[in-house]
Amino acid sequence: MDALIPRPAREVAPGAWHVPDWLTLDQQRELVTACRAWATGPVPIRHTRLPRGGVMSVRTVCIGWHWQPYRYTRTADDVNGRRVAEFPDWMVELGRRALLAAYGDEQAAREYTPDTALINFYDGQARLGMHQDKDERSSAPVVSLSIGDTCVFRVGNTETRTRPYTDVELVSGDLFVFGGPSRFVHHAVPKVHEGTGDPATGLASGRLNITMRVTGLS
Ligand SMILES: O=C(O)CCC(=O)C(=O)O
Ligand SMILES: [Fe+2]
Repeated sequence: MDALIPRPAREVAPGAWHVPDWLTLDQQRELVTACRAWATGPVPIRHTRLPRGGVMSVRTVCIGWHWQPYRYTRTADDVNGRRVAEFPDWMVELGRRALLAAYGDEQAAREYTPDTALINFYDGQARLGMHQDKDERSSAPVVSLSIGDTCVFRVGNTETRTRPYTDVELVSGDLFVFGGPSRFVHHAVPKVHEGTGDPATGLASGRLNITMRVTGLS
């Protein structure tokens, strides 16, 4: 993105904040390194299989809890049966700082304790259809970090999978938080602009997205 054009933080919908350029290049590099390690195991990154036989075009690896349509478990029974990697304390801290950056509410940030992250990798024509994140038993916000290729992130409404929606460009380093009245909005990634990422992040191509959540499970 052209550094000369400022992209101010913006509340796209009530409780849904886009904070551009939130991660430094060093932080992006560190996240890429961590995600690359998680992608190899204990549960390798894979295309999630859907109950009706389809497969998702994105590849996903989870930490803390394993997500498969449509529940969370500690072990990845649809992959290799192994327990997923621990959700590290440094990522809890990162999630808290993200919440503070989005909402400016110190108490909410202190109390935010994400316990799972879905790490999505988009390459080629990968995209993500309209859906809600609703397998969590908590209405705590979702923190989303983007690295690599720029994408179109579609922020819809809580009622339908259709309009009204707002399309936001998520660029490498951007933070997006959806909570409060927007916690259960439908959202999607209809387009990734291939080749727009900076290889200095450590990602030679494609787009990496990390969503931290609170499962509400124990
Ligand atoms: O890739 C993104 O920006 C969104 C990912 C997402 O919505 C999800 O993993 O549920
Ligand atoms: Fe989602």
